[in-house]
Amino acid sequence: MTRSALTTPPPDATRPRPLPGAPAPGAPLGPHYSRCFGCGDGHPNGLHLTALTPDGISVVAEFTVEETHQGAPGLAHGGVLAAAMDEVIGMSVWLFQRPYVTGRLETDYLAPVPVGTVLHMRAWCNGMSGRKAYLEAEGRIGSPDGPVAVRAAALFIEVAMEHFAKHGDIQTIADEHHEYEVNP
Ligand SMILES: CCCCCCCCCCCCCCCC(=O)SCCNC(=O)CCNC(=O)[C@H](O)C(C)(C)COP(=O)(O)OP(=O)(O)OC[C@H]1O[C@@H](n2cnc3c(N)ncnc32)[C@H](O)[C@@H]1OP(=O)(O)O
Repeated sequence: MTRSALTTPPPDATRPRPLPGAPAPGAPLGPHYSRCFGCGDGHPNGLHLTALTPDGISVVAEFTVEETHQGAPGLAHGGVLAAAMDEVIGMSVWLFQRPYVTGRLETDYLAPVPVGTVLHMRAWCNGMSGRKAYLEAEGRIGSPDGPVAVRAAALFIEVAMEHFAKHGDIQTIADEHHEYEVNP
């Protein structure tokens, strides 16, 4: 992965460990919000990522590239692939039971991704320091050990829950609050 200093953990960063109450290995991770573009099962034309955690500290997910995700004819749009990487990384940092938002996302595109591909994605945390989490993800074509098409490195910043109430839709947060308690 080609990454900048901003997404490289500092020497004093700590490695995350699974938290008590983390989803059981292999258990599916439900959407954190039903209308989320990345994972929401109620989004009419979102990415509909399906995910699980193998170990409580990383996430594997599948993204089926549909016609609505095209850039060039028959090929996934790079921005859509970046959104998928952002989402799977967001799912992985949510395992640490604190709210984070994307501060910076760097993406390498290594191979075109045709419509109809199932992109097998994996995201993990390379270190945490203060409010900052340093994360990485990859997307492989066709199978978990298929060729790597996309890699990403990210800096996520921890925020207070008030971030979502202040800048977002507080009524919807209240309506879906149970989701945040039981799902990553
Ligand atoms: C009840 C409701 C629940 C809802 C449940 C949600 C569940 C969780 C969703 C999971 C999956 C979502 C899907 C994927 C995740 C998204 O897509 S999140 C949406 C996209 N991201 C955003 O909207 C973030 C917009 N940016 C911001 O709000 C603010 O800039 C931030 C990131 C909160 C930082 O602002 P701040 O809190 O004022 O902090 P600030 O002092 O500026 O920065 C803190 C540190 O981070 C560094 N930093 C900040 N930004 C950057 C940057 N871009 N580059 C490098 N360094 C940076 C600063 O330099 C500073 O470093 P130090 O000086 O401490 O060394």
